[in-house]
Amino acid sequence: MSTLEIKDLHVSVETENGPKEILKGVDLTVRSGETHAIMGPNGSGKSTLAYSIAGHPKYQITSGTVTLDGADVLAMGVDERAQAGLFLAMQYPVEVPGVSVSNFLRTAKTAIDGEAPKLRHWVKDVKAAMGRLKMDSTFAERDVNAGFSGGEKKRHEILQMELLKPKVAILDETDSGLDIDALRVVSEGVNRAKDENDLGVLLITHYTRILQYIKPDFVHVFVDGRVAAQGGPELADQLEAEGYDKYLPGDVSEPAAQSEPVTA
Ligand SMILES: Nc1ncnc2c1ncn2[C@@H]1O[C@H](COP(=O)(O)OP(=O)(O)OP(=O)(O)O)[C@@H](O)[C@H]1O
Repeated sequence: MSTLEIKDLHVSVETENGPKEILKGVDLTVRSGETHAIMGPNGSGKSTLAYSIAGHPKYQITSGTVTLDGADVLAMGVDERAQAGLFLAMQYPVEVPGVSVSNFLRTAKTAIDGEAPKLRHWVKDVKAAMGRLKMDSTFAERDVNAGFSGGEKKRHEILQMELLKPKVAILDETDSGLDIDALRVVSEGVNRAKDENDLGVLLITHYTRILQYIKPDFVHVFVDGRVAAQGGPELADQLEAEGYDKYLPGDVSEPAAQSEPVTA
């Protein structure tokens, strides 16, 4: 049983005019087996939260804490965060020309486990995972993300997640750019990791469609660097129908709902 706990997290970025606060006090707890969907308007800070947890140097943590099973995540390097069991599926996966997918995956697995996987088992595991994600085996010899389509890049993120077996995965708009079939296979990959490894999931999305495949236990509405409201899956449907207007700052006519989250 693992717990990722974010408490009163404040994060700034450096701009031409000095530091700008993006996250303004985020509280969120993700436990093994739970799926938390984060929805919110463009620019509200969802990716900032994802990158801050993963350790991107652009984001300065000005106060607050992030712990994984009690260990101080913010004191860890990026590689140590991955070794501790955190995984980020990026919104815009980067291309790494000159490094093949198979090399990348094996190097990452070795770094995370502290020892190289046995070659015969590893090759079998990679093949099986690629098959489940409907990725042609020729991808293994291609350079990481180089020339991949948007959807192929997202499948490659989930392939990493399946093989590296994290405790908590942050999926930053993994559904964006996926066709209908890809959305299904990617969602199946996430659900498999939940079933087999008791994965905790922080799922950042703009669309309710993926939530039909990956059922959220909690939905959080993210506005202006904070969780403005939280609830169960019904909150996603409400957002789809009504939009974010009532949660936006400046609208005092209807305060943000603060319904209790459903239990997992
Ligand atoms: N260097 C910077 N200078 C000024 N503002 C910045 C800088 N870097 C990030 N921001 C701002 O931080 C805010 C949060 O961005 P972030 O990408 O976290 O939002 P998001 O909720 O993930 O948006 P989207 O849904 O569009 O992906 C945005 O308004 C963005 O413009």
